Amino acid sequence: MAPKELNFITGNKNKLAEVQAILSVTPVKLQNQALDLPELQGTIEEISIDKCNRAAEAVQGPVLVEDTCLCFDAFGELPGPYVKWFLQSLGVEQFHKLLAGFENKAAQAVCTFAYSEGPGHKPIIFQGRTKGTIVPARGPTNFGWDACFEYDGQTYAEMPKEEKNKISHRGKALAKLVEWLQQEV
Ligand SMILES: O=c1nc[nH]c2c1ncn2[C@H]1C[C@H](O)[C@@H](COP(=O)(O)OP(=O)(O)OP(=O)(O)O)O1
Ligand SMILES: [Mg+2]
Repeated sequence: MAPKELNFITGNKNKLAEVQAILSVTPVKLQNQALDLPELQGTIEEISIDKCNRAAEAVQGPVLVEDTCLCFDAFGELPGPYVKWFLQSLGVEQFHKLLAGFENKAAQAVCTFAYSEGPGHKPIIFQGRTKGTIVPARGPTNFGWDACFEYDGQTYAEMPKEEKNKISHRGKALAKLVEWLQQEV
């Protein structure tokens, strides 16, 4: 059964702001709890499902979680779910140097939402992907690797938020989530 309210478990304020903006034009009610959940190592789907199960256990109720990956074509999908730690160690200004030895700078931003009705229920997955290129940082550096991910001549960081949300990995994943919520009503 599709819910009328979603409890989005994330400690990332920028993610939350985008999700709130994208869902503001829908009837979906959004709540948030910031929990720092341990994240498994594995495939993108395994990580999201495990994160969702842990969140449902932690709050003992229905939850929505999201995991964002950045996959370099030249790296065979890595750093993928581990991008957070690469970004944290290198900083956004140095981030593009990861691909210095490669001609192929193509990357995919992958957003995976997982929804669970509660502990013991199987999570449902909604995924969105956007193809781009890794470039030296341009634009504000306040959200993750936004300044290094170029789409159609602009980095995510250079785009107005509405524009990013229309074409982003997160926007596409939320479109699938919203479609599911509407089908179930
Ligand atoms: O649209 C985005 N544009 C640029 N950077 C982004 C985006 N979305 C996530 N990010 C960054 C945050 C973190 O460095 C990594 C994902 O890690 P991820 O575990 O999904 O996020 P998190 O730990 O910050 O929040 P959460 O509490 O939901 O797990 O990529
Ligand atoms: Mg995380």
